[in-house]
Amino acid sequence: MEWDEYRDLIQSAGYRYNVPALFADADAFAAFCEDVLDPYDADEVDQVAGIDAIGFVPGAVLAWELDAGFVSVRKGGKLPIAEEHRISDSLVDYTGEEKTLELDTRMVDDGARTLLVDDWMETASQMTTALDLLERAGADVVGIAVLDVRGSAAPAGQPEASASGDAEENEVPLELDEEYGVHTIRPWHELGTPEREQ
Ligand SMILES: O=P(O)(O)OC[C@H]1O[C@H](OP(=O)(O)OP(=O)(O)O)[C@H](O)[C@@H]1O
Repeated sequence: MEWDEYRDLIQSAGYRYNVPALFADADAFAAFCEDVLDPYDADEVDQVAGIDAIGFVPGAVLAWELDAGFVSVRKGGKLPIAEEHRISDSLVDYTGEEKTLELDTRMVDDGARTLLVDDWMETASQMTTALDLLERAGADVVGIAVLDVRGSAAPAGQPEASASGDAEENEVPLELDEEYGVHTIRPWHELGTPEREQ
């Protein structure tokens, strides 16, 4: 499906994109899953990780399709587990507000080839924080799957520059693209096993 079609489906009257509207459309949801899965084979991914909350929707589907386990990266305060098993980090995302992401380290198999999934990213703050938590827990992140709205026109009603800063500050750190196979191809970056220095 073309980016324009995705963009029309996720437009909103608010301050953020409305990706769940895309998921409600059966054809668009199927196209979305096919687009993002296309570069990957089940034998390349051990686990799929999704970011709370809407990232759980595509994350669960991709995990099923790849015959992989699903790892949930939770918003702060949601993990009812002992402190010793929990790692967390704070971030400031497109809203300009501080949030926390948490991970149960027992969910990540050491060295598990992990595909990190979310519904959309604008500043990539949540993505980079989830990525760091997964790596701290021992994951080998082999790709990032996300609807990439960096540099897009803002949703209706949203200023062009997000609450978190101006357009320049919203550029996703280049190392994320280079190391984890994120490309600015819309609607979905292509996934790929990153080339790592040995
Ligand atoms: O690129 P960023 O600036 O990090 O913003 C993108 C993130 O923000 C949204 O999540 P949010 O926490 O708003 O809510 P939801 O998933 O619970 O809807 C979205 O799902 C991404 O996780």
